[in-house]
Amino acid sequence: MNIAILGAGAMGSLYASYLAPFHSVTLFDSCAPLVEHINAKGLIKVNHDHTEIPLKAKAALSGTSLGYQDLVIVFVKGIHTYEAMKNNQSLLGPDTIVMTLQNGAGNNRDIAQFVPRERIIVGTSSHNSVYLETGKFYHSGCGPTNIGPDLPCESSLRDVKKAAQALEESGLTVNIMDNIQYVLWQKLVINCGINALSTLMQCRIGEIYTNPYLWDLCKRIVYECVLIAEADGTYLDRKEALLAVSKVCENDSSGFASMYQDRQNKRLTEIDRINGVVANLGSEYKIPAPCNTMLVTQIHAIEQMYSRQ
Ligand SMILES: NC(=O)C1=CN([C@@H]2O[C@H](COP(=O)(O)OP(=O)(O)OC[C@H]3O[C@@H](n4cnc5c(N)ncnc54)[C@H](OP(=O)(O)O)[C@@H]3O)[C@@H](O)[C@H]2O)C=CC1
Ligand SMILES: CC(C)(CO)C(=O)C(=O)O
Repeated sequence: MNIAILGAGAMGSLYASYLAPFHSVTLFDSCAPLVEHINAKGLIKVNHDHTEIPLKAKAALSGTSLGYQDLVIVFVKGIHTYEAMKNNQSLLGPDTIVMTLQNGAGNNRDIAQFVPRERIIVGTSSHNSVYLETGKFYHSGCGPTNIGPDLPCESSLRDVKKAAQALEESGLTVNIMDNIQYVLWQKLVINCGINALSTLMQCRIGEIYTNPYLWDLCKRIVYECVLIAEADGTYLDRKEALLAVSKVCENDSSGFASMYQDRQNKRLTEIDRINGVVANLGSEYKIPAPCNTMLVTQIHAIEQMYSRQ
């Protein structure tokens, strides 16, 4: 398959490391020195046991015309989805499938401005990847990629199977989910519970669970999310939701949440698409969401301070 990955950061590089040996993969990024580095030196994947695996990879500057792709995987941060899709429209032919495994809500809507919804695959990735330096990333947590159609129909289900096969051939574990909206909510709750808190505390993912004070805060955030998810039409059992968060904390314990990596690099975060979405739905459904609302304000305050740190 011809596969384009938009965003050559932590996750784009990780998925390229699986896919590139089996498919024709190009990483598209807006950072010219990163593109040059990948083309000249490839990528380095650091495993859990600290072994370093060098990998060959191909990269292109975002906006480069490389012809229609079979599959485009979007791995930019949510705040850049619209711009990345707009700049790379030349990759989208009449049969191109676009898949988002990004966190947060709203990426499918941005993508749908450029591709019919029937050709959009939505999903979640249970991997954790930490960007260490140009072209080098730490694969701190492994897990399945869960996918489903954005708009279920005969052709979209065929596309989901095609994409799943391409990923599975490359060694990724893929689950095709009937209840993808439930899965997306479950991941949103996990991100609400972990990302902002670990960004504020500047801690590794595992500490959210092992520090009793952080775990108490995390519980309050998750319980708010569960009530709001139910009001929005998706029932999540609160004990199961919390268990899912604790499992991620254990699985990715030595890693850093993507939002904390944004703070470390003084980049704007996805807070409005994660806790912000829950806080807004809370006001819409008249369900109080003080913890999620507070996190949104705190993370924005940190973003404001980047220029003076
Ligand atoms: N890291 C993780 O463990 C996980 C992350 N996710 C999700 O995956 C998505 C990607 O995260 P992650 O890989 O960590 O993010 P990164 O910030 O590491 O990577 C994103 C890359 O996209 C680049 N970029 C920005 N704008 C554009 C554009 N218009 N065109 C092409 N490239 C662009 C960025 O460049 P620049 O830095 O110059 O802006 C950066 O190199 C997010 O939604 C995240 O929440 C999901 C599961 C786990
Ligand atoms: C679940 C978690 C925290 C693990 O990678 C994640 O999705 C992120 O870092 O954004």
